[in-house]
Amino acid sequence: MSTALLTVESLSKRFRGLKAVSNLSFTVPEGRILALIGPNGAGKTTSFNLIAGVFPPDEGSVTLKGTRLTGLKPNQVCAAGIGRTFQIVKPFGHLTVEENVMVGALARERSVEVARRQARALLERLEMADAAQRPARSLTLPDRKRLEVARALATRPTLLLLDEVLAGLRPTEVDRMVAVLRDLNRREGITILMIEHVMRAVMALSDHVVVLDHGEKIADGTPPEVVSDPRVIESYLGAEEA
Ligand SMILES: Nc1ncnc2c1ncn2[C@@H]1O[C@H](COP(=O)(O)OP(=O)(O)OP(=O)(O)O)[C@@H](O)[C@H]1O
Repeated sequence: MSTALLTVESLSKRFRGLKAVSNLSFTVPEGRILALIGPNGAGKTTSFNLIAGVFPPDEGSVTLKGTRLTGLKPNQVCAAGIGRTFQIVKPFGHLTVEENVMVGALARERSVEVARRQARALLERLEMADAAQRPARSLTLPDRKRLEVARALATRPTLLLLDEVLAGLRPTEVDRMVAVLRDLNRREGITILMIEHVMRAVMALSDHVVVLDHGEKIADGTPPEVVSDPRVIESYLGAEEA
């Protein structure tokens, strides 16, 4: 049995005339991994932004463990327990890798030394300790992606939102990141909501998948259920293979 950690209810967002997200509802059970998939422009990142408080929804609500988040600012959503990564990775390039992670830790921690220790432990965890003193701008793409995850984790989230952290990685790097995410989920109980196009990883990691198309939810089920759903094949998977 699992209780809902995140509940998204009837969320809608329009940009001028365009319905980016339309009447979207789903729940993320505590301790689980849920993937949000769908073609480009389906409304996935907009959904993340609505959850993370980047902009308010036109309609609907977001609650985390029963606490209503709708209308809160991003820093307040972070304080409530949601950490996120961005699709376009944007570390503070002039700061070191360790300092970048400290920025996340200082969202909760006043002591710089404690924040530094937390950052080091996280970098160790993500197998990036060797790069700790390098400027973030010198990192390769896979390392930047891992730094994004470390920065988000440093805010000590109960729910981690991952926006395409596997995009652009080679298969071996994907496998490495999948192992890290699985470990965070299984060993530390971090609940994960991830936007992902790499279907191999979606199949390997997620307990549940929500499929969006044109802002609407078109399927919601286990990975095997959604990949055999004719609507999903037609709108997304078929197109991906083409
Ligand atoms: N700030 C904005 N202003 C106007 N239109 C926007 C804005 N953000 C997103 N849109 C539009 O809303 C729709 C949904 O975009 P969104 O980025 O949420 O899709 P997505 O599923 O994340 O796509 P991708 O897989 O390409 O990242 C698109 O048509 C997009 O052009």
